[in-house]
Amino acid sequence: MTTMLSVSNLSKVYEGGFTALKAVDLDIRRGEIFALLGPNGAGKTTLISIVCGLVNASTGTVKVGGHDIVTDYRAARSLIGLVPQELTTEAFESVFSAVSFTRGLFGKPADPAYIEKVLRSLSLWDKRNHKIMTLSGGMKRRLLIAKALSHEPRVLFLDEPTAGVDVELRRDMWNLVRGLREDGVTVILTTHYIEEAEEMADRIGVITHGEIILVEDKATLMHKLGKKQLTVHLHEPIDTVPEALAAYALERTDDGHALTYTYDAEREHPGIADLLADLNAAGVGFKDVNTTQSSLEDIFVSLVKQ
Ligand SMILES: Nc1ncnc2c1ncn2[C@@H]1O[C@H](COP(=O)(O)OP(=O)(O)OP(=O)(O)O)[C@@H](O)[C@H]1O
Repeated sequence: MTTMLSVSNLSKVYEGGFTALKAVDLDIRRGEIFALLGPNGAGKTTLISIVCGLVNASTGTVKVGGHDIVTDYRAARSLIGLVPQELTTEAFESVFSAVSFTRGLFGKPADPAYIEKVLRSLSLWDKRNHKIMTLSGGMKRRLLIAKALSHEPRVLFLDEPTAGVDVELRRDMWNLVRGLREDGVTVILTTHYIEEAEEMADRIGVITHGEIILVEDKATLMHKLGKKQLTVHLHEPIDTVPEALAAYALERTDDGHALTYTYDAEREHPGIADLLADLNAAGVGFKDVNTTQSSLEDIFVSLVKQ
């Protein structure tokens, strides 16, 4: 495993004294899709902005592909593509020339065939001669990605890539990101949409109040923290859970028509057979049962609450 991005002891105190990052350590592997998940104001954009050279760190170091982002700025920056949340400039420029121009800013020679490939992959080829100001919001988002890819970066940052985009663009983005990974590009996305992390990421980092509280393989995370729930639908509603069933810590639904039993899916004997037998013994008749597994969202909410 090679490390593509190495963040060490990174802190940011904004003017005015607000601490947005607190001694963050983070290593991102080459070719992985890493989702940085956190609530509003957690410090995600600050972290990305420091790595991309838009904000100065207060302490700590960042290396991209082995290049320090301060002492070896050009080499580090040329490896990075950033898809920001909003497009700000170039209203009168055409799509094709804006993307070609961005490539030039990184000192790369013109490569119209590559720009064409990028525009086609983002369904922007038909719009290549249109002025940016005439594009729809969704197309502007596509353009932001095209610009970020213009210089063939090896690390792509997507800051809240699908906030407010339609289903089609979201699907296109996910396909594009998967394609980039196949080409060995490292992708780091920030999101507060759990669904996005669940769908896309190989690994997940959770950040809150400027601290990374967890970094884990997605599969391991869901495996380790995933709880299962068994819901027992009753023949007759009950007012209270019988004392004999106290050990199961059952929760009664508001209308008393169902009982929920939460258990660890990893335990060999979650006690379901015992529970059903004990329900029978306590005279609680049931007509159906079903199980559900906690989603990444449940896991995230419980982590951030802690
Ligand atoms: N220039 C600044 N000066 C002072 N405080 C700032 C500045 N930029 C950001 N902050 C504060 O730093 C904290 C982290 O902001 P940041 O934008 O990094 O969070 P985020 O995780 O990206 O949030 P969101 O999901 O809302 O984009 C916030 O409390 C924010 O108000």
